[in-house]
Amino acid sequence: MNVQSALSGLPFMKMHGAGNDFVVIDARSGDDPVTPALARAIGDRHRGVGFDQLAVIRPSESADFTLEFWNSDGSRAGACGNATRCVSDWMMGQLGRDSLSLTTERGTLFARRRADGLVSVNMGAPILEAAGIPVLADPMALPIEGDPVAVGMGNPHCIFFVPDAEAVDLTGIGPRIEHHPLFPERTNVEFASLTAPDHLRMRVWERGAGVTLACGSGTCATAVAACLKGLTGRHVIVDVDGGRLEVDWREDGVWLTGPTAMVFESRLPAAFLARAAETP
Ligand SMILES: N[C@@H](CCC[C@H](N)C(=O)O)C(=O)O
Repeated sequence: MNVQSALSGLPFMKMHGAGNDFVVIDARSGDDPVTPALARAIGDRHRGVGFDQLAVIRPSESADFTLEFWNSDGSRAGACGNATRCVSDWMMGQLGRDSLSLTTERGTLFARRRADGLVSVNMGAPILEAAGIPVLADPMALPIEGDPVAVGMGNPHCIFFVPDAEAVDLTGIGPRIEHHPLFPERTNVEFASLTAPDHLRMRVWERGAGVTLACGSGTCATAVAACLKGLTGRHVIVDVDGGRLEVDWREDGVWLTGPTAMVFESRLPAAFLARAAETP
């Protein structure tokens, strides 16, 4: 923590995209306070602010900014579609533009605001090879009960197609699949049902965060899996617990579109940061 943070606290923003909620720290000034312990402390819904993911904005030499993601258990994530949309929306407002580029662990991504106000991001091409996901079996024929499919979007996803996603015991099955030995880096877990042509209902157990109301990369992975299984075309509407998202799997990548919201801006006081620094 630098002197300014110690004196005045650490500024942050709270945002959400279809109920997937984020704390966002703008670290472009060079301040770099985030550690696994601080991420866990801020993510604590009782003693902290609470979030599904923490997104840290950093400077970029090749794009408008760089984003780094942390889960509420203090682990890092390579992709977060909804936080990318939320931060891009805010950044487009700051820059007075309707499109921008950013870099993440995946490389350069592009975001734009549509005429209807929804925000889209190109999440890049899906990763369909076992080593890239990573998963230790054929991604389209996993030896797991329920015949799930694995797809990577810069982070791993294991997708089950079920008759009724509403009826799935997310907290019972989710953690078992998250920690399944076939996924060496753990996995996000999605359950989806086809509710109409090119229309899915999806619920999610996120790696490092548990049940969330939406997951952008998971929505993209689910739409790609549905298309590969011949259940849908390449443009799919996905209803998640927190709202509606749209996926368009194009030649240039998988576009994710949906709502974004700024909730509030505040500061973490120095005493909170000091307590977090003392916590292992
Ligand atoms: N909510 C996110 C996904 C966040 C990362 C995930 N939990 C992981 O560990 O890979 C999204 O909108 O994509």
